[in-house]
Amino acid sequence: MVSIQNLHKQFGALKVLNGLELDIMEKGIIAVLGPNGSGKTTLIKSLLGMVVPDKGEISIAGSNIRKRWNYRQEIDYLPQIANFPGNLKVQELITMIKDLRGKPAREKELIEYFRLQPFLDKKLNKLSGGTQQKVNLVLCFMFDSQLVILDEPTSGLDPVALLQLRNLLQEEKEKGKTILITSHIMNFVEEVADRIVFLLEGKIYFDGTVSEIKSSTGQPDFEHAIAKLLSEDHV
Ligand SMILES: Nc1ncnc2c1ncn2[C@@H]1O[C@H](COP(=O)(O)OP(=O)(O)OP(=O)(O)O)[C@@H](O)[C@H]1O
Repeated sequence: MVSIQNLHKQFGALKVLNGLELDIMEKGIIAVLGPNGSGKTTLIKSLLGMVVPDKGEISIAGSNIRKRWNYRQEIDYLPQIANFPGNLKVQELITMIKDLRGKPAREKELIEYFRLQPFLDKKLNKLSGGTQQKVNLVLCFMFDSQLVILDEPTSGLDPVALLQLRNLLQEEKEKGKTILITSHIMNFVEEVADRIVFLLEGKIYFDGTVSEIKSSTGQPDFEHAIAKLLSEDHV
């Protein structure tokens, strides 16, 4: 599904991605983790063609993405910060995104799932952060693509909404999708992720399951295992 070879990206003097290699051939949920500033969003944006790498190759669904933009029609994406005009109403935004994408959408089902009916006539700038994030999740999932990329989907969600998101991810995974997520909420990652890809110093520093991370660090608790990966004797 996704194949990345020798990816490099530098912003000024700052080397963010430094020869990163990653293959994602399986269905399921893959969590891209790493400390703040480790390049998770840069990696995701490179996959989406929103950041142009200095060097390296990216293939999605078997084809190189270089100078080929229509592949993005087949990816559902939730950005870390979605900046839509605040005076748009929720329904107007959904209709606008549907018109832009020009594909069949299943927004009704998702509006119901996140109980967003009472907010459809409200302007975005009148919504709470969590409700805005639920709207963003509807926008992301409504096109039902096989590859889904979620940059911090947990942001702003209360415990009930987190549970809804977890169950939605499970359902989407069972449909056979490949779902890439980033999150700083470790117990959420531990519950949903089939595979952890840990970024450090511009490369994949660890690639394996939650239980492999725990056993390789000798930590029974996932959060501590991640902290151990970052500790001096491991870096
Ligand atoms: N367009 C840009 N211009 C200059 N620097 C950038 C740009 N985009 C990202 N960076 C820098 O690259 C580094 C990696 O940023 P990135 O957003 O990819 O990290 P991240 O792992 O997603 O971080 P976080 O966990 O905080 O979201 C940061 O130091 C950031 O300031």
